[in-house]
Amino acid sequence: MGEINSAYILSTEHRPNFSSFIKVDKIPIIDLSQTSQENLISDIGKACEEWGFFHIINHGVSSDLINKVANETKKFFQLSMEEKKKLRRDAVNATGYHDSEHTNLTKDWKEVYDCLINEGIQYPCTDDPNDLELWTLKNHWPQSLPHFRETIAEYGEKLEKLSFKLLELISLSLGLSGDKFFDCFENQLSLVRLNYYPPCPSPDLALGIGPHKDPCVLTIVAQDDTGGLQVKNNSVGGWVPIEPIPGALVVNVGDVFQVWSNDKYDSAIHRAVVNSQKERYSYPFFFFPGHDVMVKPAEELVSEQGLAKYKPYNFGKYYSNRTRHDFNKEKVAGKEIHDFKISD
Ligand SMILES: O=C(O)CCC(=O)C(=O)O
Ligand SMILES: [Fe+2]
Repeated sequence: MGEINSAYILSTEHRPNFSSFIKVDKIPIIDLSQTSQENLISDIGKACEEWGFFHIINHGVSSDLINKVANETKKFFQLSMEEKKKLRRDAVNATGYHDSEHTNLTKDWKEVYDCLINEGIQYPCTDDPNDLELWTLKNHWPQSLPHFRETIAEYGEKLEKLSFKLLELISLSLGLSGDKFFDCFENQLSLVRLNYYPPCPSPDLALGIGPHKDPCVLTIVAQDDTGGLQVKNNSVGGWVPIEPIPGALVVNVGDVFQVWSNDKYDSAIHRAVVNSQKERYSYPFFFFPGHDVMVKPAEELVSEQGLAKYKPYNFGKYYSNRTRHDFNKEKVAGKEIHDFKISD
């Protein structure tokens, strides 16, 4: 076992136990090209209900584009630390390079690069409800990689389109109209993230990213063939690896959909383990609403179920609180959707 910096070392109960992973072949694979729209909607609804995670195939994002993203990502993370740090994230602009992300106050074994698909979008300066001032957000582009920007922008554009398709299908699976939430994306804060997980000498002591739920509406992830992403599933009793399938993308339900669905769908807890042999790359797209959106359970589902399970929250204020405190590595209230839960 090698030596790693103590900032990465998890407390005993949070360490991944490699002998306890539960291999199942049940993570649903949804073929988006299937002819029956009815079957497609019902398969997606079942996958959201049972796992909150599924693979998609025939999704329309070419392997050629994903290979180009992979090449640019590799080149990006190979830049000198001096160059990467010039593109560093700060407390306001949660975009750019970052190598000290923490989940649950322990450092993640990874480097990341984030960029907004809509550069110039606005976002609250603070989480104070009385402070109405907005920042204009910008990306940090590496000047020394001539094809990086256009490649990542093209990837963002394709995944945004696919996200709208999934949004429509998931809404229909809840019995809502397909375009029910489309307006929420006028000022969308959606992000492309590039994740680089270097080989780790002690993969049993650290995690690439610790257990978390995604705060967005939904996430789509392209991953390389290394493996490491896992979902927690209580009905099978533990951590289930999401094995990479060549050409497939992974989709997971985010916190906003959990609230919109009034808990019919769960934003599943997931994490990424690392290994001592091989680096891993993944390329998530986080589909976020605009800062001005009030997130609350869909009224159709509230009337059906007889009660709303969440208090409404302003997405921009919530996200600003979360980003600032994550940056400062502070644990505070109002960072998780359970903080808005109405106890039943
Ligand atoms: O690396 C992955 O496969 C997923 C990473 C992830 O969960 C995240 O960045 O939120
Ligand atoms: Fe995630």
